[in-house]
Amino acid sequence: MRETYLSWDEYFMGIALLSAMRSKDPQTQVGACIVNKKNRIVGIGYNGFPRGCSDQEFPWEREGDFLKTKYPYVVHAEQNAILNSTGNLSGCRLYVSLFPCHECAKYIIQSGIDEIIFMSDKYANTDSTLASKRMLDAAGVTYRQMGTIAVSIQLELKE
Ligand SMILES: Nc1nc(=O)n([C@H]2C[C@H](O)[C@@H](COP(=O)(O)O)O2)cc1CO
Ligand SMILES: [Zn+2]
Repeated sequence: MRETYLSWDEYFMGIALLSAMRSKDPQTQVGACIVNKKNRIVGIGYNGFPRGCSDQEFPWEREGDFLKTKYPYVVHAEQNAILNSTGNLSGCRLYVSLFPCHECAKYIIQSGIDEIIFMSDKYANTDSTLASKRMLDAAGVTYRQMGTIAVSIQLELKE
């Protein structure tokens, strides 16, 4: 038996990271993957503008006049994964490359997802993350950080 196969955690985080690569955000690319108790993927997403809101016409700026930044327009990876999901998310877990913000935390809790596996926590000191953790703790949604994973997507195709 091969010893170097991926664990479930590495597999689903790998898929979240691959999804993040679809994001057009020049600053922060985020990917999310929702998995049910049978280890089946039931939702996937990355951060981007809503359907019909063109990447050419909407701004990716971070600073300046609020309406000229990305913040009022962008759909977060977790929101897209929930909205794209196929059914009841009760008891599911969420793999996400960046810790969820306070808005996403509300949707995660209300959808029934009960575990979050995240990679980066680069905004840990912001009010958004503090509010997020406060709600997740109160709601009993657990979260744990995964260290870096070395997933090589190069496959050796043997005859
Ligand atoms: N968990 C998250 N999921 C996300 O999809 N995002 C998105 C929103 C923005 O497009 C980008 C953050 O931009 P910036 O403030 O690092 O330039 O990542 C942000 C967070 C952070 O809480
Ligand atoms: Zn969010």
